[in-house]
Amino acid sequence: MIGRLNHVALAVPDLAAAVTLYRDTLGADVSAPQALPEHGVTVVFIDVGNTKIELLEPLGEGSTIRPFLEKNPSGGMHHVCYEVDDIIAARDRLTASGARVLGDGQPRIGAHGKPVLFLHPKDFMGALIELEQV
Ligand SMILES: CC[C@@H](C(=O)O)C(=O)SCCNC(=O)CCNC(=O)[C@H](O)C(C)(C)COP(=O)(O)OP(=O)(O)OC[C@H]1O[C@@H](n2cnc3c(N)ncnc32)[C@H](O)[C@@H]1OP(=O)(O)O
Ligand SMILES: [Co+2]
Repeated sequence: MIGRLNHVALAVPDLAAAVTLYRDTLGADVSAPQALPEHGVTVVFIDVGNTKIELLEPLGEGSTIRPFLEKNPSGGMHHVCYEVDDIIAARDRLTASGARVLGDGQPRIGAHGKPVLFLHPKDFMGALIELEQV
């Protein structure tokens, strides 16, 4: 059911500092920041050839990544995103197998303009999973 690794997301406390580190120290090509208030984050993407790195900074008081950064103040690996062909079929299959789909279970439009869903980290060995329909 899952396909390619679309991105690995890192939550960071200071996006500008993270961009400087990736661009100037690691020599990466970093996209312009994109504010996504409906997801409570500001993001940049870094194309590393075989996948992308997503850097996430909290946006707004209710941002879902604030509790993560409280537990990991210097930042850390937040989620992995796998591509799926049919996100509704994937959701229904996962729900039937007992996995918890986060939120109201309805896909939302993610940073790439495509539908995304999240799966509870406790159901996947401690790793938060995002699914993106491609
Ligand atoms: C930009 C759009 C999009 C894209 O297109 O790429 C994005 O990537 S948006 C990214 C941000 N959005 C989300 O993460 C949405 C889904 N996330 C959530 O709903 C919540 O973050 C969460 C996963 C339910 C966690 O919320 P929290 O308030 O921290 O809940 P709990 O305190 O109940 O945590 C339960 C348990 O899970 C541990 N945890 C939390 N986050 C992670 C994580 N990222 N990876 C692994 N584990 C995580 C948390 O520590 C708790 O564990 P215990 O302490 O052992 O109880
Ligand atoms: Co993501």
